[in-house]
Formats: sequence, C-alpha cells, structure tokens
Amino acid sequence: MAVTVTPNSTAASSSSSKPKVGTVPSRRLTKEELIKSHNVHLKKQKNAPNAPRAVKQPVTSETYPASTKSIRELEIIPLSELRAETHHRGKGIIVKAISAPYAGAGAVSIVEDEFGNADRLAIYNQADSSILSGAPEGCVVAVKEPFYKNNGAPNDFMICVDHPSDVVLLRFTDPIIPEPLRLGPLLKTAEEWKNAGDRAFIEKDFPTSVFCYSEALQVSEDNAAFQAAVRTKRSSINLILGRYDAAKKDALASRTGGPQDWRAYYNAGRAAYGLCDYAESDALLSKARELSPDNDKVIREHERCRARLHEEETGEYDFAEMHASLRPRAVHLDRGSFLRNTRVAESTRHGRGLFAARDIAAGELVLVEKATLMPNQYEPTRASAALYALMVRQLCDNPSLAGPVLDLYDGGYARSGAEGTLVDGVPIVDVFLVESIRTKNCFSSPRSTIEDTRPSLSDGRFAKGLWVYASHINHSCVANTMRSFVGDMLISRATRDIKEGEELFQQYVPVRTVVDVRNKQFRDTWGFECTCDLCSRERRSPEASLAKRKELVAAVEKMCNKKLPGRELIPDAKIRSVDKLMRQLEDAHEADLYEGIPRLTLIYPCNWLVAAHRGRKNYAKVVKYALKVLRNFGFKVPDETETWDPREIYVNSGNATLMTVHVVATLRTLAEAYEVLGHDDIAEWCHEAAEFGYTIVTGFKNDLNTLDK
Ligand SMILES: C[S@@+](CC[C@H](N)C(=O)[O-])C[C@H]1O[C@@H](n2cnc3c(N)ncnc32)[C@H](O)[C@@H]1O
Repeated sequence: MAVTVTPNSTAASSSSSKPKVGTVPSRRLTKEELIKSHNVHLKKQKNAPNAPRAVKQPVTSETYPASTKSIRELEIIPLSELRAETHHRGKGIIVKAISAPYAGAGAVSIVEDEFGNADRLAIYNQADSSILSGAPEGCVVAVKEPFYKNNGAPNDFMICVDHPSDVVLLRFTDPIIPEPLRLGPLLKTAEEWKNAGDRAFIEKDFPTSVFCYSEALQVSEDNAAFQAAVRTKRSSINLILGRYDAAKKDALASRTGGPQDWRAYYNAGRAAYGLCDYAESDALLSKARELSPDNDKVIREHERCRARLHEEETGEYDFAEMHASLRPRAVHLDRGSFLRNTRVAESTRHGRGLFAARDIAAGELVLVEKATLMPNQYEPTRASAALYALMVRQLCDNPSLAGPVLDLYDGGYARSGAEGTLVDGVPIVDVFLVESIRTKNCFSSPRSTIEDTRPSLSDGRFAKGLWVYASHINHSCVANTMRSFVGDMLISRATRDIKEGEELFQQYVPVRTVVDVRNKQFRDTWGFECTCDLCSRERRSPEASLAKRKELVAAVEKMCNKKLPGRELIPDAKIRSVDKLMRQLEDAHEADLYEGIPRLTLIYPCNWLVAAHRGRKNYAKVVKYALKVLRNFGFKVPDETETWDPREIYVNSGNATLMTVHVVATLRTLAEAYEVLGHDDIAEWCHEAAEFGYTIVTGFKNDLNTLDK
C-alpha cells in the first residue's frame, strides 16, 4: 500500500479496536457521517487554496498487483460486503460519486452503490488529463478488485485505488450500470454533446471536453463528416493534454481523402513529434506539406522536425546555445537524441548492456539523449515522487510508452505479464512495477553539470529523470564513459579510446574510496557487487591491508578535518605529518595488485598536500603531489623530473582510469605550477589536457576559468 495523506488519515486506533483482516466490519461510518467529515475537509481546503498538495510516495514493501480483468468478468458486490484490509480478487464494485472530490495526493470522494450503501473512495495516480483525477460528483465508476482498508480510526474505512487501471469511468449509458445508479444520457444528440465539448474547451476544461466529444462520436452513428470534424477537435485537445497516441489516432481517423486532410497529417505529425518519433513525424508532415505547400504552420513544424532528425543522424548540437537557453521554468530542450554510436546487447556483467557500435575516441560523444521523462522538480524531497507520478501518468496517457519503459530492468519485481495491455479501454499500469523500474533506472540530474561544477552557481539540487536508452548502461567504477546534463539532455562522452564492440560503462554514483563501503551502496541500491578491474583487484588485497588503509585514511581525515587548505600558510610540521601518513598509505597498497589501477584512498591526502604546498608557493612540490593525484586516479604519469605530454593521459593510461572533475582541476593546477617553474610547453599542454577533460566532464567545451568561480 501507499503512504497517503487523506482527509481522514488521523491517529491510528489501538490495535484492539482495529477490525480483523478479512472480516466484514460490524459498523462503518454512515453516509451522513461520511459526508459531514468530507465537507469539513472540503471547507478547510477551500479556505486554504494555496496549501501545498501532499506528495504521494509509493511504498514498495506492501505491493499488490494491478487487476488484469475486465470489469465485465468480475462479480459485482455491494459496498456492504467489503472486508477489512482485503484485496477483493475476482470482485468489483460499481458506485456513483455523491460528493465533490477532495483533491489531495489523490481524489477522495464519497460514493454510493445501488443499494444506498455509502463509503469513501480514494483514487490515486490518475493523469491530470483524466476526469478521474477529479472524480466529479455524479460520475459512475467501476473499481476492479478493490482494496478496502482501515483509515486509522475505528469504523473508518476507504476503498483505495493505487493502480490507475483499477478504476474505470463508465459511460452513462453503459448497461453494466445498475438501474438505481443510472441517470440516462445527460444529453441526447451528437450535436448537443459536441456543443458541450466546445463549451468545456472554451472553459479550458479539457478532460471534460474530450469526454463530451467521445460521447458525440458514440451517438453520431454514420455521419462521416461530423465524425471527422469531432475527431479533429478531439485530436487537437489531446495534443494540448500531451496524449499523443490518442491525438495521432484521431487525426489519422479524421482523414476524408480531400486536400483538407493536410490538417489531419499536420496533427498526426505533431503527435508523432510529441512522442519523439521524428521519422514518423517527418513522413506525416511531408504529406501535410504536399497538400498545403504554402502553409506556414506546416512548413515551420516540418523544418523543426528535420532539425531533430539532423541531430539524431549527426550528433551535431550547439550545446552552448542550449545551455544559454535554460531557464528555471524551461529545462526541457527541444532536441533529438543521438544514439547511433551505440547498440544494446547482452552483457557479461548483467542482463543487457550498451556497446560501442564503432570506435569512439576519447572525448568524443558516445550518445546524447533527451529525457524520456523528467519532471522539472529539483526540490530534493519531491524529485523522486514527481518522477514516479510522471511515469505513471504518462503510461496511462501514452500507452505506446509502455513498450520501452516497461522493458527496463525491474529489480526482479513479480510481473503479471499483462502490464501495458489495454483492458476496458485503459492500459494496465502497475504502480509498484513502475516504482521498481524507477529506482533501478533513474538518474539524478543537475539543471546543468557546468553549473554543478561551479561552487558559486551550484545549488546542489537535482531532478530525477528517466533516460530509457542510457538506462541500459551498466556500472563500472573505472567507467569508459562519463555523463553530464544540459537541462533534460543527457550527454555521454568517452573518457578514453573505446573500440567497436566494447561494452560501455558509466559510474552510477561518484564512487566511494573504500571497496567494501562503495559495494555496500551498490548492493543496497541496485542489488549488485561490482566486478570492475578496480573492485575485483582491490578484493584480492588481504583484509589486514584493507584495515590498515582504513585506519590511515581515518587518521589523515582527522588530522586535516576532512577539508583542503586554502591559500593560508600551513605549518611545516603539519605538512610533514600528513606526508608521512600519505607515504604509509602508499606502502599499504600492494605494488603488484595496484599496478595501473586507481588508489582512491590516497587522493584526499595528495590533494591536501598539493593545496598546502600551493599555499606556500612551493611549486616543485605542487607538481610532485599533483602527479600523484593523477596517478591515484589511475592515469599514467612520469616521474616528476621527466618531460611528458599530459594531453596523452586519456589515451595511454590503460583501461582503469577514473575520470572526475578533480582530474581537470589537478591538470589546471599543474599548468599553473609548470608555468611558474618555467616549463612553458608542459604548462600549455596541461592546460589543453585540462580543457579536454573539462569537455568530458561538462559535456561541451567550456572556459576552464569557470571551474571554481
Ligand atoms: C539501469 S540497469 C542496467 C541495465 C541492465 N543490465 C539491464 O539488463 O537492463 C541497472 C541494473 O543493472 C545491474 N548492473 C549494473 N551494473 C552492474 C555491474 N557492474 N555488475 C552487475 N550488475 C550490474 C544491476 O542489477 C542494476 O540494478
């Protein structure tokens, strides 16, 4: 079940007064009591219209599957037969809303069955485009295999609908509605329904408008011209609602065979564009353009679509312009996804993985993907719930999304197999499956990585999003790709040269320095033990060495307060002490095991020594320790006395380097130190290597001076 904030979820009653699971409660709140308390909540809401709406968070420990049955296959039972804390498998209820809805985390209404029994119905996870997101008074709904739960206080229950497909809005004329609940058709003629749809449209009540047009189509029998006109209207409204599958279907069904069909192709093309299917959109808009060659609207849409296809084919983007266009309310960029350097295939690490479809040079684009779903919600307490809600809603609104989204790894969730299929005209959406997929596949994304690397601009806030294609990438601590973000665009670049056919990896999170600590995180969040070169070799290091390293790291952190020095003068004695611990830590790494792989526990002390010597303007020492930092990230560096070309570190350091923004900062510090020491060539090359690395880290070429400004 889900944690919900509902009008009556008051203090829990003592366990003795709780009804027994599976029993018919001896007393429930009467209709009058239910309406009275409901009205109190409605009034409170009316008096505080701007109070923040509760966020619904799924709790996956108490999952239950969505119903896969049609309401017509179920035994319809009266409300009086509902049993406490029970999922009524094989059964359904048909009820009418007899109150205005209370809109909280879901829509709560008082409902009545054909026998006059009343109860409370809470419907969660409906798309805003659905009438059921508001469940207006008078609507008749069927709840399939309802879950009846105690609401905290004795005698107080509610029918709780988590899976959006477990509730169906019935047409007023549906013969399944029992006689006492029937209103009969509210309006009689197709024209009346169409006019009602037009009025709802003018009032911007789009779900009602769609409902009325649907009734008009049902009533209008064989009037093809009328049907085409109504379908065109319904298609346009579904475009506004983002229900692109339905919009496309209506648009194509509205064709009459004449030149006026340009509008049908135009709407269908825009719907395909909304689904990011630019090839289909191009085909449809080309037809619209043939029929209406001088139509500015069509030309504009068609050119826009072609620009997306160009991005998909070439991977050419103006990232700087994209970044400059970001606004707090505009983080969704209108761009195509460049995926053709890669392909999905079976992985030896786990399930499927992503592989290079051609040689990719260090620094090159691996892929660029527009978010499949990413709410503009960077508030940490709301980001996950917002993504979950968006996933559920989009799967309801656009059933064609079910294919790619439900195909993602689900962490072993027990599926019914019917998810995504249409039953009673509604795609089956299991919210607990959606949540499992979310937790295993979503990424945290800053508004842009470039801002995230700048202390002055970073607000440390992350949205959560789903990039379906990039979700196929498995984790490695020494990954060969690195992701960054510009708004909802995920950019992935190669951290070293990658050969065609090689599996691509990314770091799921910045990796912790100690092998067992970071693997606990992987186990707890994603259910795997990492077998990358770094983890597997570190595991071969004896327990005693690991313990020694942990002890030394703790000692350094304590001595230095886990901070890095600024420009202040650090006393010699302290520098010597840290240096001594650092050397002991180096000795605690077995030379053969750690050959050519990172030594992550050494990075902090070496970075500390770089900063301390920089403060003392001792640039020879800065070089010495900065080279150690690079080596400890797994890069091949020379002895401090040798000449070398730092621009080569991305291509000649082997396959176990660990790329981060700290590598860039270290190269920049090295450039500064070499310059002071008079090694101008190496200084220049370090600068170039840092700029190159900064492109990998931030996704596109950026001025290094912005790194810590
Ligand atoms: C986003 S999915 C990655 C794609 C997944 N392999 C698939 O088959 O769709 C994340 C899941 O992949 C698995 N995984 C990722 N990296 C792994 C690794 N290095 N070793 C083992 N399993 C890994 C974990 O089960 C994790 O929960």
